[in-house]
Amino acid sequence: MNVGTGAGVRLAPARALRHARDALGLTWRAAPVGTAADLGLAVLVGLIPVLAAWLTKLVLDRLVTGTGTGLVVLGMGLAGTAAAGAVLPHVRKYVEAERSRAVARMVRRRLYAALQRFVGLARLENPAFQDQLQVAQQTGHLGPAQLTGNVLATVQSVIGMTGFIGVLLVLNPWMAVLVLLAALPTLWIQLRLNRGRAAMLLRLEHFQRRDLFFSQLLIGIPAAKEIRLFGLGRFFGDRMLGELSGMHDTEHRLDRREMRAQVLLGLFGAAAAGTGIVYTIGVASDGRLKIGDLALFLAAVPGVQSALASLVGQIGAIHQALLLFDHYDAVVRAEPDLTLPAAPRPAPPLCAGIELRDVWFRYAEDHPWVLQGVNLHLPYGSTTALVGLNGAGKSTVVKLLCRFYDPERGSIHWDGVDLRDLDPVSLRSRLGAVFQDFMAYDLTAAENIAVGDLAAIEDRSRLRAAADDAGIGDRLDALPRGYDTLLTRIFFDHGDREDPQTGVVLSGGQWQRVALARSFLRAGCDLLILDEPSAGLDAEAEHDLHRRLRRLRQGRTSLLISHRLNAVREADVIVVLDGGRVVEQGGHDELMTVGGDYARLFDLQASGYREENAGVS
Ligand SMILES: Nc1ncnc2c1ncn2[C@@H]1O[C@H](COP(=O)(O)OP(=O)(O)OP(=O)(O)O)[C@@H](O)[C@H]1O
Repeated sequence: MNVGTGAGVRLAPARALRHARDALGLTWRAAPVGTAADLGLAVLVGLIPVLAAWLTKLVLDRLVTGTGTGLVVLGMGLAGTAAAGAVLPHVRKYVEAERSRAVARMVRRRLYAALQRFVGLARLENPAFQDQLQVAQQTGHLGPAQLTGNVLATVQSVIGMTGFIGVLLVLNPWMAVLVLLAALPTLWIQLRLNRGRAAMLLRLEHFQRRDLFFSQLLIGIPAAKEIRLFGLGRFFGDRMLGELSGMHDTEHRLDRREMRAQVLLGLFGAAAAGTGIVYTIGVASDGRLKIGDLALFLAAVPGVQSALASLVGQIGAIHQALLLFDHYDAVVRAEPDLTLPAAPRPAPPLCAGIELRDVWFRYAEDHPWVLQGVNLHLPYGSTTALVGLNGAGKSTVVKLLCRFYDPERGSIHWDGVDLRDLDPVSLRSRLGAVFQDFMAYDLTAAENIAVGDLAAIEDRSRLRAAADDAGIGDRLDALPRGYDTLLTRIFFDHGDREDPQTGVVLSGGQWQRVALARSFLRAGCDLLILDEPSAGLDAEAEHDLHRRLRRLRQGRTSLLISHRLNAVREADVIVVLDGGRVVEQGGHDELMTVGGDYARLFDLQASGYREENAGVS
């Protein structure tokens, strides 16, 4: 498998060592028994060829010299090594697969636990971090598993190689030198090839991510409508194939280079080995070498060469595994994205209200200011409406209230305490919200509501009450499997196996009500934020929703955002944002009397309705 990395082809030795220690430690913790068993098997598998060659030598020597004693035992020993050689690699494969699965689970657990530390959104919205996260998510488990596998394979190769060289040293040191010399070109060429492969992985990264993007676009549901309507299939298909061709061209060039090098290497190795063999046969024919020694030499030459080639291959693979682990490590060790105090205070129940004091905010240093000195008071027990044109900064205020980001200047206070001093988890437990871009989860109806408060996941009566409050209870009751019906046609669960058609797709407005039900599960929360809660609702439903909201939120603090000004006219305070600044605030009648932006927009919408009515009558 080709894996893109972004770490560069070189890792500083200290960093590489730290990664190696961490990755091996992680493997050990994930599967101690499997790793120990694999190590034992690697040693055995490495010894088998040496043992077989040595036993063969003994058999041949005894046959030639006519001393037949112990031949049966040696024969049985040879049969035993053959059997072990046939069986052990399969056992290793199984142990290795088990270990890789255990490592994959632990790596995944650690990665997602690390993500929980990013309590804000800024880090996730950073494209470079997203790249790193994608690679870590796709390949994080490969690093430790691959590294451990390579280290064990290295142990196996080293044992095989030193075994053969040791045996040759005992017989004839010159033979050992000859075998090593014949293997040196292999070492040199393989190291060069490793470097080329690591560099290629970096070049492939660009193609791979874009290839994935286009293929997901073509098979996914989100873009399916536009692709069909605008006839984009060919356009995106060509782009995807372009990326794939780019990837294949890069691989092709390296494969060709590798093939040439390997052929040369093979020829050189054969020539060197052949020279050694001819020389050894000459020495043996002079009677200075026994026939068994000759056999041992003939086994040792390819044995050392292949062990060395495998060793160098493993070193390259270890390098690659460490590069992969670098991404995973960067994500797992990344600092929290919001500065948290050493001892954050739990958010107390809201008593006085929330206040934004001279809040300035932009999404990044090179972005324009989105909020410019916003002062805003959300008094306890009242409903505040936030209105303004597209891009005025309304949803940004919501995100700051949830502390997904911190203001760059100024501060936000919860009963006088800066949000930065509060524990974000405790703060969020006091908030209820429906976001403009709420999620439609491919889960059951019950689960889709329960995500608003997981404590209610088994409490059907609470889920039903929330659904009824959001005006979607009857619709959910009527689903094929009631609240257990999947709200998707993408998956089906075990209960649906007999009839996989029972998943249901809701309409946009119905989804909006499900999202509202989620927030109604937290009806008692200290601050309810509704960002365009009625955008997908018909006029009757919208009127009904606002009636319910008034009842549910009586005496509680709410922030309501809507472009339909008629829906917010009954709010206690209406705040008009323009270009990130508060330009007007007051009650509906007051703002209409002032005759500013709010009055102009309200009249514009009202005249639209009047014209429609006139057209109809
Ligand atoms: N995650 C983000 N990263 C960078 N810029 C952003 C991000 N979210 C919003 N913006 C920018 O901030 C500005 C204000 O956006 P915001 O969503 O707060 O406006 P809004 O008043 O809610 O608009 P709308 O009525 O269209 O929902 C816009 O110019 C937008 O491009």
